Amino acid sequence: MDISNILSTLEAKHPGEPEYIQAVREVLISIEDVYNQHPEFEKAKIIERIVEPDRIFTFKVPWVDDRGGVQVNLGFRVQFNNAIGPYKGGLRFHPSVNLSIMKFLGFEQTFKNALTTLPMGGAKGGSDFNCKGKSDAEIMRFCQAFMLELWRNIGPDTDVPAGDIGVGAREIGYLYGMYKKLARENTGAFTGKGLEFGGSLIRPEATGFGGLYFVKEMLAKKGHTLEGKTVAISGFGNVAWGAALKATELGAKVVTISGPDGYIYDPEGISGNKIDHMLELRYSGEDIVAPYAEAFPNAKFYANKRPWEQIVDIALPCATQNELNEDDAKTLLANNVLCVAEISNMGCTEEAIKLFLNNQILFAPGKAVNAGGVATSGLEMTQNSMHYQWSAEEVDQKLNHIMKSIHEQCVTYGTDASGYVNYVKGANIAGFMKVAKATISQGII
Ligand SMILES: NC(=O)c1ccc[n+]([C@@H]2O[C@H](COP(=O)([O-])OP(=O)(O)OC[C@H]3O[C@@H](n4cnc5c(N)ncnc54)[C@H](O)[C@@H]3O)[C@@H](O)[C@H]2O)c1
Repeated sequence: MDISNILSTLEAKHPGEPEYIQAVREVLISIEDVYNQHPEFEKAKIIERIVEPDRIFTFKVPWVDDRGGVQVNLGFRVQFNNAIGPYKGGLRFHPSVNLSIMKFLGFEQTFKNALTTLPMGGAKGGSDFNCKGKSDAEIMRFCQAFMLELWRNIGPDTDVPAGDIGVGAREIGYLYGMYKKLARENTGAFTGKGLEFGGSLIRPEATGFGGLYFVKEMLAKKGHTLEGKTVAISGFGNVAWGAALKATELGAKVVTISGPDGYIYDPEGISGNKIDHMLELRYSGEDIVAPYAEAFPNAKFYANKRPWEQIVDIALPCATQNELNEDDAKTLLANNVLCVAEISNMGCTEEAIKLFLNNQILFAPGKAVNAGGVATSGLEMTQNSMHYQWSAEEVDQKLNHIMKSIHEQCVTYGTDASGYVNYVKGANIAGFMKVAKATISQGII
């Protein structure tokens, strides 16, 4: 495999898509050795077929704001790969959303979903809609306008969207409500639904919970536990919330959360009613974390800074892509960080990851660590098709089992001769092998 040739061809075909190219490069570097041992992959042009999405929908979303003004946003759905199951992946509403970000997320989702052991293909979608400062009525009108266009292209056995940044339980409710009205069916065409209408218990917490189950496995392999460890979390959204809850439950102390305005350091630990306060901040729609320090005066707010400058045992990016860079990695390493696990997608830059791997610390990528979210979405799909609901304990147990299995796959494919587990390589190879084999079995389509 000639990686630089593949990447330069891709860059020429898709100029101005750096996140997508970054995601493809990372996977190709990891799988190169394994790929070269399988001439049948090259013969079937597996790489060329896997790096391009199956299809992309882009559409305009016109809607009316509370003042009667007409607004126009862009909508996307990238159906990346359905070799192993229906397209599956979240919707992101954020001003930074563009085609490159949608494609990088859809590409990553394909391998992540393969790792979950469940039959799900990869997709991603969203809009450059800015939720910040919007009224509830505006959010509803936007979601309805978005779905008016998207509904024809999704369905319980074709493509099943879910939430992501800016799309939580409220937005899923509005999106699914409109879908149901237009499609005249009440099927599990969305996951992350409310508990009253087909949602799965534990789904809201699943990404953060699963992330911590994975971290627990990583630590156990080195003879550590979460008990008494200090944890830096970024973000204060859905994922950060679930991660903070489970980290605290497993005996660790979460000392930071963050937002686009800066970060909070709370030496007493962010637990109990403080975690509830995070939720309130998120639902305020203001997207700032500073008010936490007013509510809890022992905490300190650091404006325009990132939490990675604090001395902690474990760092968990939970906000957005490339939120931990090379300088942050150097600081964490200088402070003897034990484990860094991305719960956000592409939380660390390529340079930061290189540093973590070269220093052989425990580091794991988002596609393995945060796969518990989509895995539980898969469990929601199963419950919907059975017209049944499992108890929270049943779902949590299945989630824990899936995270252990993902960890085992990473160890199997990522352990080098010295015994160091390169989780990036392990996750990429395990996900790739499954998608590649399924693609070959189904012929040239
Ligand atoms: N929700 C899920 O089930 C799920 C599953 C897998 C992966 N993820 C990933 O986890 C991450 C967080 O998702 P979420 O569902 O918690 O979203 P969310 O909207 O609930 O929270 C996002 C958080 O990130 C912060 N943030 C966003 N952009 C930022 C920026 N530029 N600088 C600083 N902070 C910023 C926001 O303030 C917010 O606290 C994303 O990378 C998402 O793709 C989410």
